[in-house]
Amino acid sequence: MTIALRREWTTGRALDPEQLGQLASHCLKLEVQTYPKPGLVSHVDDGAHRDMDAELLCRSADTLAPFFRDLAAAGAEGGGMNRLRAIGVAAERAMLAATSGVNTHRGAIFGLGLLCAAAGYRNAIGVRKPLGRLVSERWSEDILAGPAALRSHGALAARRYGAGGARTEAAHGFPSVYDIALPALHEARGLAPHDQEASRVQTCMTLIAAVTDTNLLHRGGAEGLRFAQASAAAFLAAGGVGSPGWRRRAADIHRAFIARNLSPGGSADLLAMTLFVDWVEL
Ligand SMILES: CC(C)(COP(=O)(O)OP(=O)(O)OC[C@H]1O[C@@H](n2cnc3c(N)ncnc32)[C@H](O)[C@@H]1O)[C@@H](O)C(=O)NCCC(=O)NCCS
Ligand SMILES: Nc1ncnc2c1ncn2[C@@H]1O[C@H](COP(=O)(O)OP(=O)(O)OP(=O)(O)O)[C@@H](O)[C@H]1O
Repeated sequence: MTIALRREWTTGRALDPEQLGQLASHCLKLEVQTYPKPGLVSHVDDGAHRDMDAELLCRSADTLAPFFRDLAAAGAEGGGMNRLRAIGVAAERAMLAATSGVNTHRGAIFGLGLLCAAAGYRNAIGVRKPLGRLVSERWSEDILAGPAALRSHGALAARRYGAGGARTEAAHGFPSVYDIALPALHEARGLAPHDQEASRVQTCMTLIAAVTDTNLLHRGGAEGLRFAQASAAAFLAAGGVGSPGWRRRAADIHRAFIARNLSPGGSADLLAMTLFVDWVEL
């Protein structure tokens, strides 16, 4: 399918909550419009997923824009975690209603939602601190102390493998975005200056190689996570998107993930968050 993406974003100025909501939704669609991403849904195919496709993910992204806007507005008004959580829970409910119960963006609502709140707050108080630092300074204690689901896939992975998952990532100010993905995105733009999709593939592979993704643990256990990380690391070691034939090699890895039913949903979320942060902080 072809995904209609908005192009009118301007960088280097404070976006208002409405624009931040639209931008967050746009970044979710850009993530979908990236192929090959191992095991994940894209505009080309459904990866290792039987219950969702690009159209459903884009519908979900459209549904979420007003909730991201409300999170940005709540951040601008100095809202605490209880207020953010209420909006996040309402967003999850709207997502499930729009997708007939499919978890299209649960992790993304959480991470991008907190970054939207931080962006609203940052504009309101007029500082230029990184959004991740603001998330951790303002909300990390409440993120870690908040009510945790007993039976979610992330909670099971945390108990079985000691993985921190989405909460730990957010509480620490998104180190995977700032220390791993943003440098990879910027370097990749040098490797493939005229191919934005290639720079997103490189960023996604860099994240998969480094992140302890609870989706991979849930679907493939410790061996699945190890296989995924080693495959992505081998792609990067061979030159990533800077070497000829990279599309074929990335597509081979995509097929190997599908054969093992592996899907790195956490890395997909972090890719969308990286695109958002890159835009807002430029
Ligand atoms: C923290 C959340 C994600 C629930 O965590 P839990 O571990 O129980 O969830 P679950 O396993 O279902 O989802 C985790 C999702 O995070 C993503 N993820 C997986 N691993 C990682 C990782 N290492 N880093 C970042 N994201 C990851 C994946 O998309 C995964 O599907 C969240 O849904 C939540 O608590 N929501 C309540 C509302 C709230 O507090 N909102 C805050 C403001 S938006
Ligand atoms: N392009 C994408 N393809 C697949 N997952 C994605 C994509 N983008 C983001 N995700 C994230 O992956 C998560 C969904 O992953 P998945 O369907 O594997 O998990 P699940 O619903 O917990 O479990 P399962 O489907 O294995 O029963 C969502 O929370 C979403 O945020």
